[in-house]
Amino acid sequence: MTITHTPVTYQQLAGELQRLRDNTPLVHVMTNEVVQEFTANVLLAIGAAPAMIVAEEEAGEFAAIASALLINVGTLYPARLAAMKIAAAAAQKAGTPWVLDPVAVGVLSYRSDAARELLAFKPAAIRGNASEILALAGLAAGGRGVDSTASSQSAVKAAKQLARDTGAIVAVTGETDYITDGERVLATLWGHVRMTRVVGTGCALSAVVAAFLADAPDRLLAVAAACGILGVCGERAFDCSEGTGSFKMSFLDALTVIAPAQLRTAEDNA
Ligand SMILES: Nc1ncnc2c1ncn2[C@@H]1O[C@H](COP(=O)(O)OP(=O)(O)OP(=O)(O)O)[C@@H](O)[C@H]1O
Ligand SMILES: Cc1ncsc1CCO
Ligand SMILES: [Mg+2]
Repeated sequence: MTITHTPVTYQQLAGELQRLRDNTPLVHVMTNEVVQEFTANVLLAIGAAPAMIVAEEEAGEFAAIASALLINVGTLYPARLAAMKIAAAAAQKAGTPWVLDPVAVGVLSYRSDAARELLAFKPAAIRGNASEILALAGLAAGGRGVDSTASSQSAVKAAKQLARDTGAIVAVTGETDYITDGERVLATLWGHVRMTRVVGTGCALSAVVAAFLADAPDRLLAVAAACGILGVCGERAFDCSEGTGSFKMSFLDALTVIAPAQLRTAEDNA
């Protein structure tokens, strides 16, 4: 099936990266135990300020004052879900944009039900791999643990439907990342398969999506820029590393040194 989509340009990445660095958004992160430190370091490297506030007693208060919120259901359990619902409700009330990362939705029913319940609090964006987006849209159950068993291209229709049903921007990631508001589809062609061999690149991307959504004048572009910039940095990190250990370090380095001025002079060949 051919998909009508618009490639994101380096100029657009540059503009969005400049906006993020000018704002240094405060990102409230409620994510899984596996990726906490990596996610915080990715946010710091790109130019945001992370805070992992997870207690039921604090999550609502912080969601209301943060610039953006990430909710990732990767290691979900009842107390964590209760805190996430409080945070999502507070974010909705305060107008804080929040992102849902539906890790392994479609594989396990507890988290699949939980993710659907969280949708009631109106996320500004949903970022997942193809299996997760297909499942959340109610079209197919798939995935192998936290990994996708489908291509991102095969989930674009589901992403558009999910965006229309929820009002969220939906990003489905993979070899190409597709970002949609239900009508328009942007695509980012950057990235490297090595990114799937280091745990948490997708989870960290969802946190970066939240960072770009803070005070964003164009939410579709903001989400696409997050995907594009991490893809560019994944390619650069691959070129500077040997295996997955040095890739992870090179990826953080690439996020630190990537600069709007240098993106502006890059050539689009899409
Ligand atoms: N085959 C591929 N080629 C290039 N880039 C890829 C490929 N697969 C994934 N990526 C990139 O890797 C990043 C993570 O996307 P992915 O779809 O693997 O998320 P995920 O499955 O949720 O990851 P995780 O749960 O491990 O955090 C994105 O930036 C995406 O563009
Ligand atoms: C490996 C893993 N298990 C639960 S969450 C997570 C991080 C990648 O999604
Ligand atoms: Mg994931």
